Order: sequence, then structure tokens, then C-alpha cells
Amino acid sequence: MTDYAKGLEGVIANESALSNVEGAEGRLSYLGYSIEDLVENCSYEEVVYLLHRGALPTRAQLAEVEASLRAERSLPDGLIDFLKAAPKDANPMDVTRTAVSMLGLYDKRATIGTPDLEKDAAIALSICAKIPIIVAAFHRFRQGLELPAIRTDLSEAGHFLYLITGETPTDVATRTLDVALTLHADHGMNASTFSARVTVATLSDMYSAITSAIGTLKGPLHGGANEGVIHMLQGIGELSKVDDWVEDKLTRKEKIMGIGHRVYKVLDPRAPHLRKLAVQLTEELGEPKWIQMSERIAEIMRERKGLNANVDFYSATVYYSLGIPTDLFTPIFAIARASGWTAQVLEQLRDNRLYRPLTLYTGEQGPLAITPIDER
Ligand SMILES: CC(=O)SCCNC(=O)CCNC(=O)[C@H](O)C(C)(C)COP(=O)(O)OP(=O)(O)OC[C@H]1O[C@@H](n2cnc3c(N)ncnc32)[C@H](O)[C@@H]1OP(=O)(O)O
Ligand SMILES: O=C([O-])CC(=O)C(=O)O
Repeated sequence: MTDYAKGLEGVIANESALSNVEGAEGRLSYLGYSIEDLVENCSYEEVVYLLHRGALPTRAQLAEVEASLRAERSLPDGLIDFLKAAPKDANPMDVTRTAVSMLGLYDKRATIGTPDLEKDAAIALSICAKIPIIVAAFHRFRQGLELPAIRTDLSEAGHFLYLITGETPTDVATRTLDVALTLHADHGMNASTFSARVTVATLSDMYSAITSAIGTLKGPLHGGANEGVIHMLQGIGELSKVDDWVEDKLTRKEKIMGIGHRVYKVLDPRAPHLRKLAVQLTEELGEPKWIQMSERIAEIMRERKGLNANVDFYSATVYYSLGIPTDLFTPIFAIARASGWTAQVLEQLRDNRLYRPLTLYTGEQGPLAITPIDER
């Protein structure tokens, strides 16, 4: 049998100057800036600018990008109607995917086959600003509540927390979510980014690309794992049950959510930042058991399988500690990754080529004779 890369493992499909995922070393940087330095020194809005424009903003440029994002905090009436009418028990990722697709219906700039980078950059920023509004609006409407009045004095992180709760968030909560958004912003040729690039490479449009990406992020092997982690911790219930639970999973050859990574062969460099936040927040909440259970699971998986925690492992506990409902965890990933997806789509359009890999055909060689339908 001809060799091939199942799941495209190890295959380089394009060039990118955006994020550098160094799997052997466990390092991640955006445009050459380490995520450590970025979370320490920059806001998520600065990271959005960095990914979209290729350099850190000056104060004036930051003010401009913040104003542009805040000016886009509205949704077309038809989309609001959809969000009100959507089934209350719908998965928020399904709603978000459908809503982003609908956004394209209302944007006359989104045309087929005519990339225009300035226009696409404006659409990119608008999508980043509108996804949080979509997620928050659906969350409010499904509870029979109205969306609180849009504010322009809050950051992206702060405004999202305000919209879902109706209350101005604390500085700690805002800063925590801001760090999480930065850590999730971009990550090389992950599955959802690849989807986005494949879609736009046909010269489809930005909304179609981001719709593809959201559908791809949803799966539990990718962004959906953060929700899987909290369900897992709640299902196990207490520290004393962790060892038996993990043993049982391994015996049945089932995956442990939040563990393992295609590229990182050591600890995912985003995990320690989220772990630190999770430790602080669970202590403040008086619920240290979640982090204690997580630590034990991570320890067993390292020892038994040589596998490490990924970004989804601790983000789940961070969001839980902020009081965010579990089914909004993956939409928050989408909110953050929208910056990377859109930047990668713009990069794809700057040097486009259709993606069209081959498949190793394993079917009948034929040609088979067609048996008349009544004789089959
Ligand atoms: C943001 C993100 O997308 S980060 C990833 C989020 N996803 C998860 O956390 C889900 C759990 N993890 C996984 O399913 C995988 O580790 C993935 C999907 C992330 C990477 O998958 P791949 O690179 O395709 O590795 P693959 O699934 O082939 O696993 C390789 C081996 O490690 C094992 N393995 C990998 N991850 C896990 C896990 N989480 N739990 C148990 N075993 C695991 C597999 O069973 C397999 O073992 P085997 O060789 O004995 O059969
Ligand atoms: O890179 C990957 O395969 C998955 C991942 O960690 C991410 O998208 O953040």
C-alpha cells in the first residue's frame, strides 16, 4: 500500500507568518511574540490588531481598532429574530454557526470570487465583534431575557461578560477572560483554521469560511473538548474516584478530554497560564476539588500514556469558575479564534491556491457489470 499521511499528520499545506506552534519545545508565538509576553503585556484587542495587521498597534491604532470593534456591536434585525426563534435547547455552537452564516446574507460586501483585502479586513473585524453578541444574545433569549443595552465603554472580554450576566464584570473576571481570549486566538493549521482556509481558497467568502470553521471547532476532538472536560470532572465527582475512573477509561480505550495533542509532544504552552488562573479562581470560589481532580488526571495520563494536558483541559475550570454556563465554553473558544480564523483567511487570500489533496482509492477496481435492478 502506498504511504500516506492519515489525518494529514506532518503534512505542510501552506505558509503562514501568523502563529508558530513549536510542538517539540512546547512553544507558541504570534508574529514572533511569545504568548507569555503577550498575556503579560497586551490586551486581546492588541492581539487582534497584531494578527490582522501584522504588527503591534500604536496607541492611536489601538484606539482605532477598539472603536471599530465597538462600532460593530449590533446585529441585523433578521438575525435577532432568528436568535429569538431558535429552539431554546439548541446547542449554542449550532446557533452561532447558523448565525454567522446568516450574517453573510445581510452583508452586501460578501461576494463570490472577488477578494478585496481592505473590504475583507473590515469584514474580518466585524465578524470578530459580532460573534460575542450572537452568543450572548442567544444565551439571554433562551432564558426569556432581553439583551442588555450595548455599551461601548467595555473591552471585548468585559463586554461579553456584561452581556451574558447583565452586570458590569469585575476587573479580575475581565482580565481572566482577556487572557483566555489571547491564548486561544490563533494556532497554526488546526482543524478549524484549515477548514476556513479550504473554504475561502475556492474564492468563496469570509462568512462561508468562518461558518465552516465554527462547524469544525464544535467537535469534541477539537474545541468541544473544553465542555467535555467539565462534564468529565462533574461526572467523576470527587478526587478519590479519579484513579478508578481513568483506569476504566483507559481499559475501554476511550479518550480523556483535554489530554493529548497532534503537534505538542510536551505540555501545551497555553495550559500553564490557564492552570494558574484555574488554581486562583477555584480557591476563591472555595471549590479547589476541580483543580485537584484535574491535576491527578493529568498526572496519571503523563505517567501511563506519556500524554499531556492541552489548552482545553484548564480553560474549562477557568470558565466554570467565572460562572459561565458549560455550553458557552466552546462558543467562547470561537469568539477568541475568530481573530485567528479571519487573519488566516486574509493571509490565504493574499497568496491563494485551491486545496485539493488526493485520496488513496481502496474500492473495487472494476469496471463492474451493472446487474439490472430487479435482479440485484
Ligand atoms: C484545541 C484543541 O483542539 S486541543 C485538542 C482537544 N481535544 C481533546 O482534548 C480530545 C482528546 N484528545 C484526543 O482525542 C487526541 O489527543 C487528539 C485528537 C487531540 C490528537 O489526536 P491524534 O494526534 O490523531 O492522536 P490519536 O488520536 O491517533 O492518538 C494517539 C494515541 O494516543 C492515545 N490518545 C490520544 N489522546 C488521548 C486521550 N485524550 N485519552 C486517551 N488516549 C489518548 C490514542 O488512544 C492513541 O493510542 P494508541 O496508539 O495506543 O492507539
Ligand atoms: O492545533 C490544534 O490541532 C488544536 C489546537 O490546539 C488549537 O486549535 O488551538
